Amino acid sequence: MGVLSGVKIVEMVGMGPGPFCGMLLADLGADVIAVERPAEDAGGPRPWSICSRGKRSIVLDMKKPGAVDTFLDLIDGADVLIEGNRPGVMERLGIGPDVCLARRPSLVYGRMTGWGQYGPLSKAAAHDANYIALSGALWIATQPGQPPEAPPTILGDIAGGALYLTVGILAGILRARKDGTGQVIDAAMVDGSAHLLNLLVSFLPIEYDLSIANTRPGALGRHFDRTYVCSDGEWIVLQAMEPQFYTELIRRLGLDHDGRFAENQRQNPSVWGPLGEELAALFKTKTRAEWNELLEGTDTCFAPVLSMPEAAVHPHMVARDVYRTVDGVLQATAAPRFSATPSPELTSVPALGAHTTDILSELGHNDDRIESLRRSGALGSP
Ligand SMILES: CC(=O)SCCNC(=O)CCNC(=O)[C@H](O)C(C)(C)COP(=O)(O)OP(=O)(O)OC[C@H]1O[C@@H](n2cnc3c(N)ncnc32)[C@H](O)[C@@H]1OP(=O)(O)O
Repeated sequence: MGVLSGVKIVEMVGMGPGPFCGMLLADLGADVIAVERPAEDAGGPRPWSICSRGKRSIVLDMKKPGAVDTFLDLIDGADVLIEGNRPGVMERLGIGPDVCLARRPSLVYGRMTGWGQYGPLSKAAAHDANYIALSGALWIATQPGQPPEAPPTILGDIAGGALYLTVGILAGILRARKDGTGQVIDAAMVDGSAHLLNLLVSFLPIEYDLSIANTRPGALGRHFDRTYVCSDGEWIVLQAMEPQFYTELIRRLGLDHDGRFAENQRQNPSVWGPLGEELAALFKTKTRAEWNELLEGTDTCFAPVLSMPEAAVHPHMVARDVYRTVDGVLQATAAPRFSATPSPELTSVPALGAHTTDILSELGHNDDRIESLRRSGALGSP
């Protein structure tokens, strides 16, 4: 079931974006086998992870006898490998691209890192915020007088990382199915998060000079393109950037007779600060629900700023079935939507190694071989 039904993916479970990419592909119906480290190596029992949903879990300690051979048996039947280790780790384990592609020439070998497979920083430890700082994306996410801050993981790990790896994998599968060509995909968060800036940069020459230090898009403080706090301490956001939407916003706020808010003043940076202060005072006079009542669903480019639990019960999100609670954990359902091949229903996250024996049997391992792997410790502690 699902548009990727029949696509076989082996995921060497790492941190963050790799597992997210695996989840996305499993959401779309791919058969994703998660190769996990034994619990004792991975620092104790695996935390509950939404990113494991829809996958099958096998434990393989790659440093124990027999594990590499078993891993390569998995690769023999795979369309895709996902890994997110530091560059060089897979090669040291004996399962680098040369070995895997020699074994399976059509394999799409997806490598997820922050800095990329090469470059002076490629071997250094880092996380999401470090990568987006270097790419220029964090600089963009700065409000006037505030420290640079982006929502954790969303811009680097996911948008700049996992989603670009996913696109690369899908493109790689298309190519492999055309003529059998497999290849390595080097998906780096520095590349992806820089690429994400292209839309914004294409707007910028109208209003900004990127060469000017401290000129940040967020620092513009346009009164029609920012957040405001309401009387109950909750927030709303406006982004009424086009003349017709700006005019509608000002009309609905009852300010259309005040020439200072006139549409022809919209592109005048000298009024943005003072008008923003006036709107800030205005929005503090009603609750978020009251502003919602007035503005939601109109052409004013308005939305309330919701927490995840609030978003889950918003009528629009409910109508689209965006959030579900599975095993007591609120999580977003699969995206995007397919008309002919809907994504599989969400299921419980498998226990660590829950499918180890089934997967080994599918590979043709007989009981003796499975027992020998168990004795060597390759399958983790019993
Ligand atoms: C919130 C976020 O930002 S998540 C994004 C974090 N960044 C990335 O994912 C970028 C790419 N990854 C990395 O740079 C690194 O993996 C880091 C910095 C995240 C973590 O660094 P480390 O914990 O030192 O892990 P690293 O990838 O170097 O090595 C993993 C080790 O686990 C071992 N390992 C991995 N899977 C297995 C397995 N199934 N069985 C046995 N050993 C395993 C590897 O062999 C390696 O051991 P080695 O160092 O002896 O060669």
